[in-house]
Amino acid sequence: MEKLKSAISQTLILSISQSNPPNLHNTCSSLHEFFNQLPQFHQMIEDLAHTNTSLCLKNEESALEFKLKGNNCLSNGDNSNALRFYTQALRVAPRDVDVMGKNLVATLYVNRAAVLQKMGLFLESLRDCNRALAICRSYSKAWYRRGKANTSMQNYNDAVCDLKVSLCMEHSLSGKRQIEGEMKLILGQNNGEDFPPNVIKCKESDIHDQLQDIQLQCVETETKGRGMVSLTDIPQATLLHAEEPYAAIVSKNCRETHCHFCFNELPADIVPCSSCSMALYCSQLCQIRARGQDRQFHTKKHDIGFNLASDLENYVASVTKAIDDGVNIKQHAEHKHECGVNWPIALPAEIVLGGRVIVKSIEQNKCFGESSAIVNLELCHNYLQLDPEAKLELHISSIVLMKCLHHCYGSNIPLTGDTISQCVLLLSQIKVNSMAIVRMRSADSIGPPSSAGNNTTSTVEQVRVGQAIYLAGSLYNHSCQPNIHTYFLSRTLYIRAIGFVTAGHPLELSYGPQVGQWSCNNRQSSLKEQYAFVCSCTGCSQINLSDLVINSFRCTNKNCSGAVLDSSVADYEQQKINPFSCGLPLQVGRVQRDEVKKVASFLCEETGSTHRIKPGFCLSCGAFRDLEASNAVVKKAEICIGRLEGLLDSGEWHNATLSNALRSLDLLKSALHPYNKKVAEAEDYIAQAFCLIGELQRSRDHCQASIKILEKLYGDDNIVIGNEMVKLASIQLFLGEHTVEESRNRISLVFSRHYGSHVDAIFPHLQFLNRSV
Ligand SMILES: C[S@@+](CC[C@H](N)C(=O)[O-])C[C@H]1O[C@@H](n2cnc3c(N)ncnc32)[C@H](O)[C@@H]1O
Repeated sequence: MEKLKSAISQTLILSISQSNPPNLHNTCSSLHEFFNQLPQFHQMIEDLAHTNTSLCLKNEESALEFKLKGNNCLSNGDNSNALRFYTQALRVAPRDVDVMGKNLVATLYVNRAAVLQKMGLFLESLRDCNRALAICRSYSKAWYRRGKANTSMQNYNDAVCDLKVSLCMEHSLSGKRQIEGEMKLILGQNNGEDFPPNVIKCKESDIHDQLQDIQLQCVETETKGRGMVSLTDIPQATLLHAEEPYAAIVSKNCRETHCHFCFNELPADIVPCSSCSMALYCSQLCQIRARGQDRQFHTKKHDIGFNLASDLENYVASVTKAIDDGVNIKQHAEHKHECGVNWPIALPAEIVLGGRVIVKSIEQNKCFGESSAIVNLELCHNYLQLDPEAKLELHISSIVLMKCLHHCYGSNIPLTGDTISQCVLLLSQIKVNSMAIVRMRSADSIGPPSSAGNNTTSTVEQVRVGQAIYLAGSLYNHSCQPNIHTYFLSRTLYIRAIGFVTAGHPLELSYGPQVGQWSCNNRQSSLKEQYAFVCSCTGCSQINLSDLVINSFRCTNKNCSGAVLDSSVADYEQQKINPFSCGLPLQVGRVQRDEVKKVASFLCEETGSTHRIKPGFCLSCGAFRDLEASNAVVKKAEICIGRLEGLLDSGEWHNATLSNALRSLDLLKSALHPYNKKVAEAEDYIAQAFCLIGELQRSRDHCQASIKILEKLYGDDNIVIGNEMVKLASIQLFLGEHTVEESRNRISLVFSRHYGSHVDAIFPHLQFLNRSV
């Protein structure tokens, strides 16, 4: 890309930098014509779009090599590597290759089922057997392995049936003997009698949260374009929106760890794409949803060619019907066009997401018999606000993407100035409207063993697993103090009211930055950089406690709790004070007014003159603080705290580092305001360190100190406080303290406000907190 960019003339770069939506087709067409004359452009497209240069095609030879490695590991008892090699083999094995009279993929699934069985992963083993049977129903070994997995799960009836089917299909005498031996073992467990039918085998996830009948409306706002409001009052924690994505894609860093369709974590029995080696899925169902159904599945499986007794025939029919369920899914196969070419791996995820949107619209147009054109998603974009570099990047990416798609779809994707300019606008819509799909993960730091086991602090963190376009979800504006909360189960977006929202009040979620997380200037620049808009939410336009204290210094007057701001913060806070509001009370959130009075009483005075926030002077008593000297103290202390953070990451330990960090915490407290976020962070690192060395009481004290500050910054009911309380509760549990009950109640209050009855599905790993003291 860089080479292409450097070849473009300055005149063309200038006209692209001045381009706007109505004249985009001219600059797109000029750049396309220019690229068409460049041999390196054609070479690049050849590398990206032609299958003969593909790095992710199936390859029988590699599959056999991996299979051999897997077999060797299996016979040496190295199960985890055997599992890894069989999965690698499955990634590259072509679907239609037979080796020694057996389909290679089916054989690999059966081999992997054997490893999974040895690893105690019986359900996973059973699923691999089903996958082998979906390809070849008369595969005796697959029925045999299925029988073993069912035996281990105590599904004895099914196990006996599996083994009986296996016996009918087995040709070799030794094989028959092995199956009979296994059957005897099972029947011996019930004195030769049949087993009663199994009742419930698998517990389905139990989610009953209903969408409430709330009337929402899209309205035109004064400063933020369109936005969503409710026509009625909304009670706290109401679920008001659920939506499937128009298009979605897995994050690059999660390609090997998360399902490329539903974005859940990959299990041990990964299902690779049936026609390329790139995409991985958690199940056959997700694979089929993303890729479409392979015709081969329907051809081979009916020819069993064995005479089975009618009860066994019914059993085979019921098992294979269950395997087939969900196979005839009517859904656009979003990954199909990406199989076996390099561009989906090489281009950034949001460009590939753009490709998915274009292909979906082309397919839909075909269904409706319309002429092909790029869909207009009717989403907003900020093309005009983009800087020249971003406009140029969008031009180049659009031409490359359209050229790659044209390679696959021919005249359905015409390459003209018009279609390329539509692609540029689509990519700028994606930039502004796509949402990060996140999952909650628990990260545990484990300390030395105590009487109650290992000391563990459980922390909750977010992982960005995917990126998606939700058409209706895109109509919600951003606020740094949101009143609605978004989360995801599988690919579904859910939106819930955090607190009570009165009718007509805007419904706003956070695009990332929040009051309490960063100061106003940092939030503004992050939103500008990522979404190219200047935030006009209440958090950025009205005085709030958090923004006044998050980066502030303490007053030099010991009896004063006022905050001292440096110039970067003071400028932003000054902007919030409306210069025309002389004599009028400042707009301060009602709940926080008393708190603001404590740290900045001067701002709450109704003096009749414009307030001026002077950097270096206390906002309550006006005392001066030397910010240069204070900053030097803070920098020095931060180096020591940084060292402690590094040690926590590396897992190594030096007592001196913790003592230095404790001294640095005192230094920070002497210079910074008691609610400054740096103090909270230092308290948190020190709490983790004490937990690691088994000093749990001290760990608990520092954890509590950190939470107290965060409550001031975020507010008591913020989700961040819920996450921090998980840490505190895990320490209290290990200490056997009854105060854990209080923490548990707060966690449950905060989490149910944000996730309703989906809490257990979002945080399955937090069940341990319910343990009794
Ligand atoms: C996902 S869209 C939201 C819907 C959009 N307002 C519309 O008309 O389609 C994001 C865009 O809305 C506007 N927007 C959202 N939140 C805003 C805020 N807090 N301040 C200013 N503009 C905002 C910005 O133009 C931003 O690029």
